[in-house]
Amino acid sequence: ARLSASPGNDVCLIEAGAGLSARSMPDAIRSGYPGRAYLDTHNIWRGLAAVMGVRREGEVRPARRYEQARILGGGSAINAMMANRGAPADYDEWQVLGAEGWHWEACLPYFRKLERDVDFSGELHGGDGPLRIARPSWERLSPFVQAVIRTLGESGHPLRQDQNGLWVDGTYVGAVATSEKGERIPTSVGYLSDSVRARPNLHLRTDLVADRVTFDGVRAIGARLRHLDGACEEIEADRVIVSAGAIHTPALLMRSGIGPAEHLASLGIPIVHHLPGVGGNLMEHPSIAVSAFLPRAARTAFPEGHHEQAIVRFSSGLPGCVAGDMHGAILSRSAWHSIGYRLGTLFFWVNKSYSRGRVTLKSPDPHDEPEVDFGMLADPRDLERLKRALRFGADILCDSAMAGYRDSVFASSYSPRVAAIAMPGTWNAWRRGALSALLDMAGPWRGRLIHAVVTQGVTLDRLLSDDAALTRFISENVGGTWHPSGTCRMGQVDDPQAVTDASGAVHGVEGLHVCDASLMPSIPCANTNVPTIMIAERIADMLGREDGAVASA
Ligand SMILES: Cc1cc2nc3c(=O)[nH]c(=O)nc-3n(C[C@H](O)[C@H](O)[C@H](O)COP(=O)(O)OP(=O)(O)OC[C@H]3O[C@@H](n4cnc5c(N)ncnc54)[C@H](O)[C@@H]3O)c2cc1C
Repeated sequence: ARLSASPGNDVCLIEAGAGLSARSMPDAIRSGYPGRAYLDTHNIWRGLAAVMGVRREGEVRPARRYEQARILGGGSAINAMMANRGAPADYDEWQVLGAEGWHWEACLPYFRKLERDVDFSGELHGGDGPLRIARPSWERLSPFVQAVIRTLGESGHPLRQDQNGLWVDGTYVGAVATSEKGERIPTSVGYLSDSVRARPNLHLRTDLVADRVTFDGVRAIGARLRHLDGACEEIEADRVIVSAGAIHTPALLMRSGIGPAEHLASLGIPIVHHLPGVGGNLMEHPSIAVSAFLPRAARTAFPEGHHEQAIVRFSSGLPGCVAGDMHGAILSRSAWHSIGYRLGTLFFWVNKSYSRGRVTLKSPDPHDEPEVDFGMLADPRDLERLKRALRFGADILCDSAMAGYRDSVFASSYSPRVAAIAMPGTWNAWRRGALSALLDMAGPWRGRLIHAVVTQGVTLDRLLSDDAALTRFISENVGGTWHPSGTCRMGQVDDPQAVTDASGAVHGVEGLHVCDASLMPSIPCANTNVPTIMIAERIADMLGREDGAVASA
């Protein structure tokens, strides 16, 4: 949208997934409740899997399904719509890590440019960007969420106003990107409006997989594309911009001959330029949760409304960790189905994580998903902080102030089992319905039922009283937050792990840019959609000063 605003550019956008527009948006994507869109396998890369926890010596930890969008608009079309920026210090850190000119003062104008915040104005906020940002009113919050907010307030985490205001710890009603009607606004709608789509110099091409970037020597000259029926097509361009996300961008670069030479050679890929950092520095926010069965009176009155209604930002105080390094999302419901409706959750993640993983190729075939190993918890600070978060969550939900708003409390995570139960289907629907009815009726037996069926023998008491059991539980159940980032990070040309310069131009070649979450040198203390859009706004601005044809995957 931004690049085609300049008539001198001719922009071709290539997307592997289906097209999406305001008119064609299916209900599951449009809905203000976002918990269905990412389960629909039409919207995601079906074969993608990732290893979450650390592989200890000799241990084979299986990869599990990892949802990444495959649809026009990418993650913004399936994500949870939380809209926050992170700490100013996150962006100052990027400059320290070698991304020259990236610091908070330089990023703020682009955070303002992308948003239309309807609740707050002033020097921190924008009023006319494509992304409408709002917070639910107190009345829309579920009784459970309201009770958690009050309990947090009494425990030293006061309710504050603006999650995207001054960076301070506290509890916030969540900032969410939705339309006036409370519906999703993917970037393919907010940015690619009807008038933008009508531009003669913008060509949207969907259901086309970018196989590799083509080169003349070290100059990118276009891309080889694969149609769904396997047919190949080559397009030419003066400039190629890869925006395939932090998993698929490094994979595409490696297939194109840009990456660690030894790895590419082992797969028989001709090397265009040796860049050892491609696929490295893989970051995520490791997560764990504490859930509670909700008495009827604590359940949301707006089951089709947004569920991630509030957040708590807090500081672990662990040596070597920054302020506001922890995040807890306060969920009015925990999944789209009847069991999820009966569960409230505190979903914690390490907002400033220090573990790093890697993306590598399994083969040069674009239909083979890359190998993704997050190496989560490899840094002991990440494990320790998740342990503390689980204890904190248990304290809050078990607090006497929560009486009447929660029944049995238990540790939880988005495990492969939980994901499997959430899949649509008749057998699953029957099982979920039967269990929900049982849970409602179980009365004094509910705790035992949850213990037997939901947590499969893990009790909260055991985790809280036995540190080894807690460590094991978190190591085995740590999940992600769908915030992969950092795998083509910006940095100085003499930094062997840097992949691009500060404008996203790939080191060592010409005419090739990256523009997505891969560029982040370190992970911000925020969900990553708004920070990624900020990056895109800024890089579009940098590129907009140059003329020429542009191809963008
Ligand atoms: C389930 C889920 C929930 C999330 N919740 C939130 C949230 O609440 N708030 C938030 O801020 N962030 C959230 N995120 C994260 C956020 O959506 C991402 O940080 C953001 O979308 C990253 O943007 P990106 O451009 O880097 O990559 P993506 O959004 O992944 O876009 C990459 C696009 O490139 C396409 N592509 C990939 N490979 C190829 C290829 N070879 N050829 C052609 N096209 C290709 C993909 O199909 C995709 O459309 C969530 C993400 C997910 C998946």
